[in-house]
Order: sequence, then structure tokens, then C-alpha cells
Amino acid sequence: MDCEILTSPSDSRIGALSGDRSGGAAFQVDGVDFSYDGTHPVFRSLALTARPGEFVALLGPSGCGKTTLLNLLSGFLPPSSGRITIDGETVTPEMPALGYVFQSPQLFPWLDVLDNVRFGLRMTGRLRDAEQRDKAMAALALVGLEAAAGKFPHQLSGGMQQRVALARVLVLEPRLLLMDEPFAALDAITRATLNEELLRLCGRLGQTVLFITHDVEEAVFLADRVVLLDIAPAGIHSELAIDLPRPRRLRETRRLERFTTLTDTLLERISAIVAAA
Ligand SMILES: Nc1ncnc2c1ncn2[C@@H]1O[C@H](COP(=O)(O)OP(=O)(O)OP(=O)(O)O)[C@@H](O)[C@H]1O
Repeated sequence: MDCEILTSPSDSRIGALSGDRSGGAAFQVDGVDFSYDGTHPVFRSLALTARPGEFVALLGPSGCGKTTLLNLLSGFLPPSSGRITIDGETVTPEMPALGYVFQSPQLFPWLDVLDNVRFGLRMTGRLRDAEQRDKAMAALALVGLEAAAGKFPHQLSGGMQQRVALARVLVLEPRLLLMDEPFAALDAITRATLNEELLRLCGRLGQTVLFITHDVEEAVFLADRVVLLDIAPAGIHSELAIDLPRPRRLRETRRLERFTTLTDTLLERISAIVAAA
């Protein structure tokens, strides 16, 4: 099991990643209709925005369209009408601003950790080998895995594999991270550690994040704002601003009365959605 608490890498170790990126991207979903088959809509006139650097958690009952929304935002699925923009530009899957982290790490088993992290840089072909290595090592330092650079995925725990997957995305310096239940398959201790790690990284790198989860406490711990989706095709049921102080540490934050109030509010809203279905 991978449950060590990581220390923060020094600025010199992550220097190779501090290139020309400038914080997070804004996104805007405007009047979006979407259906997979043309007859059963998943969204009708959906509208959602996020400001640069905002951490938005997406909650909602199974089948309400959370993954569909991520796929629309990443440009993998085109809306049937409406517009989705990242920093004002219509989204396409090739946009360098985008990084996608899935529930399963999806590493290449035949490549070692360093080459898994380097893979995206090699595909862009823009940097020399040595620069690619520097950037990949910097990304591994960010997730506390420099020492695992020469290992293969099967030699890593589930939590370490998910960290490599995160490093593989961070190396490309995305300004919008789309995360689809990235820690759902992990044990509770690893998940708690990675939640804290993710907040530390976001505080440091400033990306905008859209994070899907089924876990109300995880959503409240991580987010600036929780967006709750209703049964499809109703779209957004409600939003809740998470006014908990930062930096957040799991044990301290969960003890706050406000944390309990916010999670209870969301649980009540979810029960109402399910009861009305
Ligand atoms: N490729 C597809 N083809 C047809 N219908 C799909 C496809 N993917 C999803 N759907 C349908 O679209 C709706 C929304 O699915 P989606 O996976 O976005 O929901 P979700 O909220 O992410 O669900 P879960 O919480 O269970 O992961 C569901 O009714 C689902 O059955």
C-alpha cells in the first residue's frame, strides 16, 4: 500500500515545469444540448462556467451525465447545439490547455515510469530528449515519485500508479484538469493522501479543475464550488459555494462544524433528487 505523506518538492526540483504556463483557464458551457442517439437528451440548454484557478466538483446520481459533461468539455463529444469554450476559444481535444485524468491510471505497461510520463512530450516532438527527461523528472518530483522513475507500472501500488498518471498529465502543463473519479478505486488512506496532494499541487500550479466524484465529503474537502446535477436531462440542480478555509488538511477540515453543515446540505439535496426520480 502507498500511504506515505509526501513532502513538498522544492522550487528547484519543479523549475523545469514552470515554463510559460500562467495559472488556470476559464471555461464556459453555454446553452448546450446533447444526446447520444438523437432521441434521449442528456442535456438541454446546459450552462456552466468556471473562473481561472477554480476547483469545481461535480456530483449527481448515476446516469445524470457527469462523464458526458467531461467529454463535452474535453471536446471528445460535440454538442448538438450551444458552445463550449476554454478561455474564449471553442474547445477541441487537441487543445494544449486540457489534461484528463481517469479512474484507472491507464499506464503503458511496457514503458518505465519516466517514459510513461515523457510519452505526451515525445508525441508533441517539440523538445530535445534531455529537456523531455528534465520535465518528466520535474513532474515526478511534483507527485513525490522521482525515486520510482526506472520502475515499471506493475511494480507500483495503485496509489503510485495514479500519481504517475497525474504526473503524465501535469508534465504537459495543462491549465484545465478534467478528473473523472480519479481516486475512486483506491483504498481510503491512499485516497485521503492523494486528496491532500492534489490540493497542494493545485495551490502551487493554479490550474482550473473539474472533478467528478460520488463522494460528498471528498467534494466538500476539495472544491471551491460543488455543482450538483439532476436526473438527465434536467442539467444543473443547484450549486453550493464551499467557504471552508484553505489550506485544508483532511483531519482538521473534517472536524469543522461548517464541513458537516455543507456535507449535510448536499446529502439532503441528493436525497431529494433521488426521491423525486
Ligand atoms: N456511449 C454512450 N452511448 C449511449 N448512451 C450513453 C453513452 N454513454 C453514456 N450514455 C448514457 O448517457 C447518460 C449519462 O451517462 P454518464 O456516463 O454521463 O452519466 P454519469 O453521471 O457519469 O454516470 P455514473 O455516475 O454512473 O458514472 C446515461 O443515461 C447513460 O446511459
